Amino acid sequence: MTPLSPAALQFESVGKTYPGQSVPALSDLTLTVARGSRTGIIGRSGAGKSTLVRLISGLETPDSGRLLVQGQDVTRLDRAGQRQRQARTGLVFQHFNLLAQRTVLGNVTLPLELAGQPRQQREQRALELLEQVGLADFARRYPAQLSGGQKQRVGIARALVTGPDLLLADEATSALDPETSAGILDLLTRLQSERDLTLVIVTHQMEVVRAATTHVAVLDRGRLVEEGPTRTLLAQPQHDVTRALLDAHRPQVQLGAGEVLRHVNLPDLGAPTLAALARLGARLVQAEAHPQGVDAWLVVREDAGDLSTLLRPSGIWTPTQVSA
Ligand SMILES: Nc1ncnc2c1ncn2[C@@H]1O[C@H](COP(=O)(O)OP(=O)(O)OP(=O)(O)O)[C@@H](O)[C@H]1O
Repeated sequence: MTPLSPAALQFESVGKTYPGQSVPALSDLTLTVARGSRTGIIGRSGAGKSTLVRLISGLETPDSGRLLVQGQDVTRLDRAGQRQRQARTGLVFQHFNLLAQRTVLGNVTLPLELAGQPRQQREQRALELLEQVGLADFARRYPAQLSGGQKQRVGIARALVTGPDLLLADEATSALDPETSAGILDLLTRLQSERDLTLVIVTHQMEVVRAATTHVAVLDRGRLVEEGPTRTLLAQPQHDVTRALLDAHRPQVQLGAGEVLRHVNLPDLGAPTLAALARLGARLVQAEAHPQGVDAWLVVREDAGDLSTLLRPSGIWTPTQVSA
């Protein structure tokens, strides 16, 4: 047996240009995704996210550089090795990709059917998975009889039925309303920790990164622009693209003369925090709780200065002024 590599994914100077294109979809991408992490890959449209997913899932191969998946150079795998690798990579898609003419059970058993597993075994395994995603009673329904969130739960059960060590969720919540998205992200997070999976979440939405990841990499125009622990990156974004992604949910507020809108990460909305804001004359206009704290928008006086400097001495939190 080969020793376990600490990395689930290792991109080493990976380049990819599609045939007929002059601009690379990915350029010199070097990125390590730690085994057992929940890693977000975020970027605007055209950043190269789908290309990265296609490389990991074996649908495309790099033109240059190397990609190691669980320590194996995917470009050097023979066909059997590729099939094995694909069975150990679960994929969850934005539009669920369920087969309409098959029942829920039939959709979940499909990967095992293709692998030649006997009916009784595969149905038993699929029912266990459906139970884990909260759809035990839906096995005989058809996709058209399910809500979007339920369809995605079926997609997750199908992705896990072959027992993968890597789960790749590609814009898995982009087609869902915020509440349903939150439920799906909770489910992915729970399954990741219960099954000791490496979870890679590809998204263009910072709130998805915030809600479900421990690490994040930001791509732009095929290049990695920054990466790090989610908390640090949200608190101290270094790149304009990251700031723009963070600002995507900027609330529309009327600002008075001399007022500005600030985006900060607060630890909570407890009384000491609110009191500190009141002392600064800051008005809370939008707040959303997430595992990293509270994502908050404040209206403050233009001359309030750097909130992080002002708030740090209070000892209440390590405030992080995301952007002005
Ligand atoms: N099959 C293809 N043939 C030619 N060019 C492609 C192909 N797929 C993607 N591209 C190009 O590669 C670049 C990266 O695209 P990719 O789909 O990986 O980005 P993305 O971040 O997933 O974008 P989106 O969020 O819009 O899906 C883009 O310039 C795109 O036009």
